[in-house]
Amino acid sequence: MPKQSPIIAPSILAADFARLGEDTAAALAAGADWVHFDVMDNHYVPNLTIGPMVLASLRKYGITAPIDVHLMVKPVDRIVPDFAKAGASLISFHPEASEHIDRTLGLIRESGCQAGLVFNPATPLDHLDYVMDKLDMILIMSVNPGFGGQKFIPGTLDKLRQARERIEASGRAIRLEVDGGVTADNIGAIAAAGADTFVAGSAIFHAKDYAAEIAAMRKAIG
Ligand SMILES: O=C(CO)[C@@H](O)[C@H](O)COP(=O)(O)O
Repeated sequence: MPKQSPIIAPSILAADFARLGEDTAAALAAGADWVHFDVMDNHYVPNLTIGPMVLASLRKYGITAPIDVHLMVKPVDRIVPDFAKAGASLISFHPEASEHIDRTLGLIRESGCQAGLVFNPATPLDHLDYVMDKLDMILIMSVNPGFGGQKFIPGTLDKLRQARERIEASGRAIRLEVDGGVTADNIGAIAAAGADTFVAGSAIFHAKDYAAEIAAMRKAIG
């Protein structure tokens, strides 16, 4: 299965929440492909962010690009239908946060969304063993979840290679996403390790020129 075309997904955690619609639209106009939507519950992770109502507002504002929802919440299942109704395209969750991983993946797909499983830096990939056929994306965290603006953990590169091998062996078109500390300086090495979907918050939203930053990332991906 050849690697899929690169996707750049700005994490709106680093956007200006007072003008979220405008800032999200600006990142897309600057060349981003998806919107990465970080949901934190002050329980599974020690931070509190945004939920389905904010996602619905982005859709109402006119954001039509795929919205990639990263759930850092526990429990997972009861919030899935609300995100699907609000307009999520893809919903990912952490195996530690779900009592029944297979059931949660089924619930996401039945709700009409694509499904992803997220791996923290110290979470082994073994959770993939019996669910590859139900996955549209694997998300490898390159920082511990909860906050933007952290430094990329270098050991992630090895984990990306291992995840890429599993995807190749499955023969399925599963995206391999990376999230945390991604910049134009390290994105080349991250792509070489096997990622095809790149989340970047601070690097894009804290840049003076979003388009220049995204272009630099695409150039480094090659
Ligand atoms: O999910 C998370 C953090 O938990 C990420 O999406 C970060 O928000 C990425 O931000 P940067 O490291 O790119 O600033």
